[in-house]
Amino acid sequence: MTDKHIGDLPSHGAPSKSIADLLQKLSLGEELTADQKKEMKDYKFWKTQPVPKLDESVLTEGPIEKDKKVEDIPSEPYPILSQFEWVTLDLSDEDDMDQLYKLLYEHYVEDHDSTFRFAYSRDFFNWALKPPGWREDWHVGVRVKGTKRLVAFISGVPATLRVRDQEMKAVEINFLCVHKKLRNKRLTPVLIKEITRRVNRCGIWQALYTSGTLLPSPVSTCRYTHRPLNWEKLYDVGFSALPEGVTKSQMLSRYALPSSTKTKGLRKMEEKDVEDVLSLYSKFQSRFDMSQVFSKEELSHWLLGDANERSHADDKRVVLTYVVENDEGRITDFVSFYVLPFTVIDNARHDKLGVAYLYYYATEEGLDGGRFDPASVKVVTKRLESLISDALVLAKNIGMDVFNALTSQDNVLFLDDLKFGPGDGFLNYYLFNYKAYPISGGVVNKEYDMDKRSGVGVVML
Ligand SMILES: CCCCCCCCCCCCCC(=O)SCCNC(=O)CCNC(=O)[C@H](O)C(C)(C)COP(=O)(O)OP(=O)(O)OC[C@H]1O[C@@H](n2cnc3c(N)ncnc32)[C@H](O)[C@@H]1OP(=O)(O)O
Repeated sequence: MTDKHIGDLPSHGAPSKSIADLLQKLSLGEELTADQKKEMKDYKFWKTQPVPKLDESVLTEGPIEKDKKVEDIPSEPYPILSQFEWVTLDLSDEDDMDQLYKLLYEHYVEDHDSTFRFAYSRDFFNWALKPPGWREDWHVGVRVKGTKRLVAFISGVPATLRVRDQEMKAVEINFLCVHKKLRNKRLTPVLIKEITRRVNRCGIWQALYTSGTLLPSPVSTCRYTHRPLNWEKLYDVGFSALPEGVTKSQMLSRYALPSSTKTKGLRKMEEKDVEDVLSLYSKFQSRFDMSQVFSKEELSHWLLGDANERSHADDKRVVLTYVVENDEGRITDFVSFYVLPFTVIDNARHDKLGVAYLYYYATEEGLDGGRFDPASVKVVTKRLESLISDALVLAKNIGMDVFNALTSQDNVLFLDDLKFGPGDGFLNYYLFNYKAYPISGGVVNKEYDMDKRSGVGVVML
């Protein structure tokens, strides 16, 4: 790694190398060294796909393959080696759900020393994989024929994307995973071709996906940042070290948070708020180059979850959303985060670590002056600082130990002030079968890009 200690901020006493490492793994972020960088010709699979070449300068935006027709897409699954078979997972079936859980639990994160694992839950999968319009045949698995054991998975969910002024029906691809024993056997291209076929059969030709791995060719790259909420616990489990010359109590006071929120009128979002939140969301997101266009049903799903999710106590939820209602009863702001804890293995004191991820937010304050008007920037910054610091308090109060955010949306406006430390991990955003001019990821030369900020509005799980 070129900049191995980028996650250390000894001068601030911010996250140590080990927590940066941990969180990088959690986010699947990856930093490439020069000798890891492949050339386009070496991407044996990706060079055959409708994606921009590495370093290609995009001259016009739009689809790469334009004239594809559903009737030309094979109706039969893509051929697979004879010892394997395709399976469509039925997530309402306990067995299928357990197999997916097990595959991702054991194989999704590269964890060489087995100290932690994603603690995925049924609720998380139901939220992430069953938004309005979801299709079972986009939950694609590969099984060993003989044993019926699930050894690979890829999923897609429907989404309407906007890239600058173009809206498109698309899918978001996620949870690609191949069993560790079957790595480097070219199963990934087969999974991607099969899900492409299944999506194309529905007349959808574009996709959005993210990865820490460098592939041809990112439309944007954001950086991960991490805000310790419970520094002592992170320290206890060995993920956070004490920077030289700093005492434990200095670290504790650095990351101390008030016990209650301070924004007047802040409350949990309810179904009755959906319309107001949608209009605020849409207005706020229109400022970004790439965002997801939500219907009311989609917004309700992504911010409130399904009926089962809504019945849970706060500390059992996978997504939490809060609104600010002013004295006239108008919704002026909202903020949300989702929760994906992980299991700590072989630690005497703790077996779970709570990890929250900043999700969508918006404020109506400072929106009218334009995104880069200095006076408006000041107003938005101030408002977001108090909104997001309330989110930190809320997350801490339901047992979260660390709060992650990317440099996307308007996050760089508040990251430093709210004591998020930059991590080692970077996340690349990719569009399939669509060329777009580069979109700012909120970082230049690894530093926060305070001038351009990020054009990425969409948040991928
Ligand atoms: C219109 C509809 C379109 C729908 C499809 C849109 C595209 C969706 C694309 C998928 C979006 C997924 C979004 C997420 O979920 S990103 C999360 C990915 N998952 C993990 O990191 C979990 C742990 N890792 C694994 O399970 C395996 O290492 C994976 C499965 C990642 C690779 O397994 P393995 O190491 O055994 O490799 P192989 O021998 O089978 O195959 C080698 C080929 O695969 C290319 N490769 C490696 N990693 C990735 C990657 N993350 N995205 C795309 N391609 C990747 C690689 O460059 C090479 O191609 P080429 O270099 O020769 O060209």
